[in-house]
Formats: sequence, C-alpha cells, structure tokens
Amino acid sequence: MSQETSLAELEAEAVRHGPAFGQDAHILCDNLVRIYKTEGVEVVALQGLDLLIEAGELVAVVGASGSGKSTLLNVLSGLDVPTAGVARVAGVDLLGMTARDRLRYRREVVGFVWQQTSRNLLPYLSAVENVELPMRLAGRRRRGRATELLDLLGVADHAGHRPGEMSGGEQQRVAIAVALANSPQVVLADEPTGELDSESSEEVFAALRGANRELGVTTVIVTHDALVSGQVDRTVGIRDGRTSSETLRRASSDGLVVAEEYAVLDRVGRLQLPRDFTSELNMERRVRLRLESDHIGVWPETTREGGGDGD
Ligand SMILES: Nc1ncnc2c1ncn2[C@@H]1O[C@H](COP(=O)(O)OP(=O)(O)OP(=O)(O)O)[C@@H](O)[C@H]1O
Repeated sequence: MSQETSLAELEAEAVRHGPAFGQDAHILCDNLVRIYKTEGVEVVALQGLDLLIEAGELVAVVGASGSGKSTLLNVLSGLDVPTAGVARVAGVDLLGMTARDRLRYRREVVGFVWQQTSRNLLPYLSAVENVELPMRLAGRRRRGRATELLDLLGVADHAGHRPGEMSGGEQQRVAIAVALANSPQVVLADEPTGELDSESSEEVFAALRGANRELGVTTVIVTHDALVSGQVDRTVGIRDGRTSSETLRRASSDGLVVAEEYAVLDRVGRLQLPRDFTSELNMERRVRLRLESDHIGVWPETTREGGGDGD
C-alpha cells in the first residue's frame, strides 16, 4: 500500500471488506438519536438505539413509560425524523427521504395500527370503505381485496358497519385490515390492545399474528400487555432510549415454550446491567470484571478478590 494512502481510503477499504451492520435486516436502527427541544429544554428520547429485525419477524417492544417506544415507532412509521443515526426500513433510508418519498413510504411500505380506534378508522365510513380508502388514495380500487382482508381478520360480518356499530376489538381488527390494504412490507402497531379487555386483546393479537404468518409481513408491536409480549418469538426491551434486553421464546422438545432473557451487547461492547441486579449488589459507578473460560464475572467495586469462586 502506498505511503500516500489516506485514512479515509483505509476506512473505505475496511467498509468494502467487512459486512455492514445489519445489511440484510428488514428494519435497521443504528445509533439512533432523537432529541426533542421544547422551550429551550432538551429531552433525549432515543440515545443511540440499535435494533435489527429480519423480514417476516413478529417482534414486541416493551419498556417503562417514557423509555422511548412511541418515539421509535413514530420514526419507523415515517411520522418523525430522527436527530441522528441510521434508520432503514425495507431498504428505505428514513433520514434521507424527500416529502414525496415520505408520502409514498407511509402509503405503501408501512401500515400502522394505533391504540385509539378513532385514529385508525373514519367514523362516517363503513368497515369495507375504511379498508378501501388507502387503496383509493394510492390509485387503486379493489372491493375484492378489502372483503378478503376483512375475512382474513374475522370481521367480514361487519363489512357494512360503521366503527360506532362495532366493539373496540372488532374496530381494531378492521384497523389491521386498513393497515394491510396496500400490501405493506411492515406493520407497526402502538399499543393495539391498550384499550381492550383480555378477550378482545387475545383476538386482536391473534389477528396480527395471523397476518404476520399468512402474509409474511414484518410486524412490530409496542405493548404493555403481557398477554401480547409473552406470545411473540422475540421481545425487545427498551430502557432510557436504548435497547437493553431481548427475550427469545422457542418451543422445547416436549412442546413447552421456553423463554430466555438476554442483555443486549451493542456494537462497541456496551451492556446495560438490569437495575434490580445492580441495586441488589450496590453496584454504582464502577464494577470489577474478570474473564473466565466461558463467562465474564462482574463484581461490585468493594469486593477485593473478585467474588470468591468466580460466580
Ligand atoms: N413531542 C415531544 N416533545 C417533547 N418531548 C417528547 C415528545 N415526545 C416524547 N417526548 C419525551 O421523550 C421521552 C420518550 O417518550 P415516548 O413517548 O417515546 O415514551 P414511551 O416509552 O412510548 O412512553 P409511554 O409508554 O408512556 O407511551 C419522554 O421523556 C417524553 O416525555
């Protein structure tokens, strides 16, 4: 390599040879930052959030109130623009979109379901007309598809009913049909069962899961509802604007579902220790680490010999 090779060229070379972070992911957030400024006060709602979701996955996002879940969903839905970082959905760069791209993205690439049914459906249109509306706005008119979607979601009997004539759960299932109308690649749902009783929640979640399985649409559900987060294959926990944990569920050989919770290691090796663990052991500013053959031990600063037997 010549002596004139600049640092920029070396970096470009490294990028050419190494796989880019999340290059195959359907949803990619890399070091995503969203800062809100109101009356001179800054609130950092997302502080370097990393998230990868594969095509066709069904993922729940959970976290305490104020942790940044809705901010993340607003960014992914194209409603809000992050302050910095990378956000890419189905190959679309969400930071570099023109107003026109954004409209197309919101109409054709993603579908949404919000918690308030009034935000999902127009009250003066029937269920089937609500489902047809996004298709009409995109220049299509397909009564057949609208009816098929209502059927898939188990609400075909309500095709001619207005939202006020349906229960909350039925309205949410029609809302899912509306979200799916233009065959989006991704469906984003923010607390879709938040206003429902447990029976209706179960039906709405089953409808989302059915759409995910039958249509292969990548689905992200922000939820406080344990009934929902306990049934997906992957639950992502957000804390203080970052992904902090993931719970993976898989069927064991005896048919039971086994859930395992992991802490998330970011690209530079940062890990968030669960607050209840650190407070139990009075871990504050510093911890002692020791590399063992198959794990890393973490001890409070005051422990002299690194925790006896190393566990
Ligand atoms: N438009 C805004 N202007 C100023 N601050 C905002 C705005 N939207 C959100 N925030 C702040 O950003 C942080 C994250 O909010 P966000 O709504 O994303 O949290 P959340 O996890 O969805 O909470 P919840 O479960 O209560 O809906 C909070 O501190 C919130 O007050």
